[in-house]
Amino acid sequence: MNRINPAQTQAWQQLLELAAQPLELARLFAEDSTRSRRYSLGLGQSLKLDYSKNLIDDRVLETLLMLAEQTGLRGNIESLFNGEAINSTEQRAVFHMALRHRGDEPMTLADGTDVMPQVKAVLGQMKCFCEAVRGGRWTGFEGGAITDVVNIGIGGSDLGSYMVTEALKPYQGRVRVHFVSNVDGAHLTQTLAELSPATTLFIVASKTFTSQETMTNAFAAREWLVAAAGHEGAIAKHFVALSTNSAKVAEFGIDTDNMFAFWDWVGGRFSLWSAIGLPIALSIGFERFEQLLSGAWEMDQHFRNAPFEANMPVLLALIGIWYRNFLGSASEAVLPYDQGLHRLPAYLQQAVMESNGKSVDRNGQPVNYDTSGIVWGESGTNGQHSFYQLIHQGTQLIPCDFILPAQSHYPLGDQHAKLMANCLAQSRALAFGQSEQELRAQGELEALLPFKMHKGNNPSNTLLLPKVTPHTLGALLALYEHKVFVQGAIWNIFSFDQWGVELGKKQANVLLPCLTGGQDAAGLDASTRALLAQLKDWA
Ligand SMILES: O=P(O)(O)OC[C@H]1O[C@](O)(CO)[C@@H](O)[C@@H]1O
Repeated sequence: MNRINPAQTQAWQQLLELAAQPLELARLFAEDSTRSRRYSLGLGQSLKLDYSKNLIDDRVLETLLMLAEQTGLRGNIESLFNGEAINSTEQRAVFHMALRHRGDEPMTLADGTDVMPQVKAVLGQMKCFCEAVRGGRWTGFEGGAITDVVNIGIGGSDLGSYMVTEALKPYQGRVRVHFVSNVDGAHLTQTLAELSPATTLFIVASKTFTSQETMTNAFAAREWLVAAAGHEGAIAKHFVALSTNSAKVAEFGIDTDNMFAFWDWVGGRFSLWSAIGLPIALSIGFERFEQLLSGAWEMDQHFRNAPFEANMPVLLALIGIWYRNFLGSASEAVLPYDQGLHRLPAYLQQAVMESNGKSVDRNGQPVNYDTSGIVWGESGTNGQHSFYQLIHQGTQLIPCDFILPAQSHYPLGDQHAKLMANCLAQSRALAFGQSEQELRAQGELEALLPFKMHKGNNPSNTLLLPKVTPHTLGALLALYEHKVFVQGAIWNIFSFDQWGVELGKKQANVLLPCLTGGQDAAGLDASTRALLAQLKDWA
């Protein structure tokens, strides 16, 4: 990987100069009738990106593309696809593209290992398992078919498969899939309250098989099952594991024949394409799971081969960098106009912020520029009636990604037309606003003009999909994954570790005995001691 400080490139300096010359969307559109055509891009019949409503012109775009070249992005993409150990602090490759590789060619790590035989073997295992469970041949301790699957996992072992299962609910088969992640007992208790132990299958999804939340919930689920079955022999029929850690899986009591493996070159937040995607396959069927992989693969090909000026992940990443590092935006909103995608913002929060929320560069030096901003969002028109006011007329620059399918899975009257009209209206209003003259022409009261005036010039991307299908969703998710990669590469940070979250995990283990046992809190800070005392008092 190149280790170039982006702020020391010539392009960076030029972008700083360009940022001092504000651009106005209304003028840019008025002056260039070809803008919408030139600033849009398609990925076959899967996706269309319109990036014309961004505060960019050809000079900005060219300079951003120069930044990509001058920071060595080309070489970094090759290192990624060549299976080099670009997750340097953990000495691991970042090779989740192999999981969705649909061609016959090998996918080789830098040490020469072709990972495809093992990838295909696990896919084969997942296929057989899905067919057995979905076909009713995998039975519970009373001999009945499985009706419900509970995925117990957290972070990357939950967010992706939960989000996709929700998005693809229209394809759901006979088996219902539930997700339990939080260590808050409410999550497991409320989920199990609806279920019958004899027909419930648990998936314990954990790359490390050590996450406190997952293991705590898994042990509680095991107790619930064994109490109902009356014997531990039932575990084999009701628990499977998705993990890289077979020793820990066996220690828990799950037969390793019922373990679906993945590998250390699959990062947690990029793992839905691996065995971690088993709940997705159980919900929608293995064939459709493969279609999800194909969609992501289509995006992988595009990312690796398209020139930067026509490369969707590269363009989205560069435009994001423009706002973050040069126009001062602190956050970006993801706004899917599709109810099924309601967990997409939460999923992207991990993908983006756990990856690029870093302040030390790849040389171990503090960065002297901003890295990831905050990602947030909400689906459909719900956000409009909540936080959009701030995007429209607040004091911050908040670039938005609107995501809109042309067809709905639920053709109810004119509801989808209304949803689409709202989406397009928002990006239009944000971009072009409403001037005082327009308001006056509408007969608005003079006194209200300052409040109703909408300056516009709020940027957005619009991503259209024909429909949210396994294939188009796969392409969309891979688009964001590669955007994250490009931004991390240009910011010269390691995007594939997450050391910051480790400290909190350690501290939780220190504090637990202060709450559950007689552990003395004397060595802790005064605030934590006082909070502990109050909690104990109220317990
Ligand atoms: O799959 P595991 O090992 O339980 O880890 C869960 C999550 O915990 C993290 O390590 C940190 O929160 C994530 O990166 C990961 O997705």
